[in-house]
Amino acid sequence: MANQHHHNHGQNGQKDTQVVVVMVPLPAQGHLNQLLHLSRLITAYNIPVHYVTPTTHGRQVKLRVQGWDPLATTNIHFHEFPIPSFVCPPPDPNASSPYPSQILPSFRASLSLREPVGSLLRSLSATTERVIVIHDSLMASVVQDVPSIANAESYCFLSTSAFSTSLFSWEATREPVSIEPEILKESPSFESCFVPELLEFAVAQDNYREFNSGSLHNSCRVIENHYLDILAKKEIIGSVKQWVIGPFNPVEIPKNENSNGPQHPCLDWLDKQPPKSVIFVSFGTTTSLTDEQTKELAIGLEKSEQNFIWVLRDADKGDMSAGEVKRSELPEGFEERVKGRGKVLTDWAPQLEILGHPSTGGFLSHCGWNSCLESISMGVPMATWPMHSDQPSNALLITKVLKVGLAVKDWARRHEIVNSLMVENAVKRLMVSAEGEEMRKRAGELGGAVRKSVEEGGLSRLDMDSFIAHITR
Ligand SMILES: O=c1ccn([C@@H]2O[C@H](COP(=O)(O)OP(=O)(O)O[C@H]3O[C@H](CO)[C@@H](O)[C@H](O)[C@H]3O)[C@@H](O)[C@H]2O)c(=O)[nH]1
Repeated sequence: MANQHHHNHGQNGQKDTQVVVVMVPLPAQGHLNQLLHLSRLITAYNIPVHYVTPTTHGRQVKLRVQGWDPLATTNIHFHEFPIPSFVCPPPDPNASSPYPSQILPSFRASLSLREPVGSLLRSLSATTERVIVIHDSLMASVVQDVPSIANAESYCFLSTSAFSTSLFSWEATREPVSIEPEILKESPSFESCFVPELLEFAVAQDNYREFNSGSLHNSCRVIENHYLDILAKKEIIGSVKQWVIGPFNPVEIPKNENSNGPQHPCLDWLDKQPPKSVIFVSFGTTTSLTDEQTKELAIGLEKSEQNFIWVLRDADKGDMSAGEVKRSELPEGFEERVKGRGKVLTDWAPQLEILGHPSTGGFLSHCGWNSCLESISMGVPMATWPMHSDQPSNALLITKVLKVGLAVKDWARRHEIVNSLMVENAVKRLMVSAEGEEMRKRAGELGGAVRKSVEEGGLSRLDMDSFIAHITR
């Protein structure tokens, strides 16, 4: 094979070590994105990466990634395999649970990747000295054939914060844990965050974790050292070794080097705004607001009189190639009234670039882990509005532990609509109050420390070096 890694130990004619990495992400944007960014970091060590997706998800993930161009990276090999057809309903903003249940059939269908992934691993193992598999914790059964391949080993990727994993694990066991009582008191209950179908899916995948040789975290000791230690000590993650090597996303975005063409018009607009004057509003890829909620948010943004970029999209469907879905209606005349100071985007927004732009001063977010890491690495404070899953605990990490954000609404009030006044107040507090200024300062400092941690000699980089040394040993 042309692209294999040759790591010459260089002593006494020892044999070269050839290592390849195979990535098996869960096919949902928030998960695909993280392992694609990690692929880039690994190829920087001159190790080829094979990145596996269902055919239905392959194209989007490459188009959507930001800060670098996966198509210009020769050492990442994309494998797209067909999976059985699955039902693909549109997201339902009025569903009883905000969890995006419409994507669950695609998760189940993706488990059939076991076969093509098995063949890929066997063919790589015949031509390579060692095959390293990195799989999402929710895709463990897909790589269950690893133990039958002598020169293959697998590592489990945890897609969310150690903080949130620690809280959920504490809830399950109620064992004494070194987390402050005030935090435990506010800890969101598992049952309020997840739907039973996802739980069932996750528990089934847990049965395949025993084959893992270690765990990888997209996190950073600067952000949540204490909670990473809790996971390691309690062996909640169920494996001997863990490496903390995030954030995976680029922390510096070279201007004008976006090889995907001219920059997004909203970045041109940002270029003309005063420093830190714009609040970015976005809810990731798994949230659809009801029409009523959309209206309250719009009025709140209008009344706040702050500059904003608002990404108004519905959640992804199970089949990402199935096209965009319907969007909610804005109040009449809204875009005209906020003209010049507010932008509403309905297509894919360049979130990482927006957060990295000097005119951006705040982020109203649902607190998906990608969004938290991106905001923290760019030094942007947050207004937290969690919707489901790990988001309520991530919001707690942002507001109560790191103190780089404030809550738009508390999880206890999750069933209530967020009215325009709550939006207006949160936006003003974050953007134009002394309290918000304080958070922006802290976020700036934390961002600086996080960016340092991925530079040479930094904590995350050292752990990354150590992981690479381990797999090429
Ligand atoms: O118009 C858009 C919309 C989203 N994004 C990006 O899409 C990703 C969204 O990821 P995230 O913020 O983690 O949110 P979700 O899409 O909701 O992610 C799911 O996966 C995460 C990782 O497990 C979990 O933390 C979340 O709770 C779960 O909903 C981020 O990289 C954003 O930058 C854009 O670039 N442009």
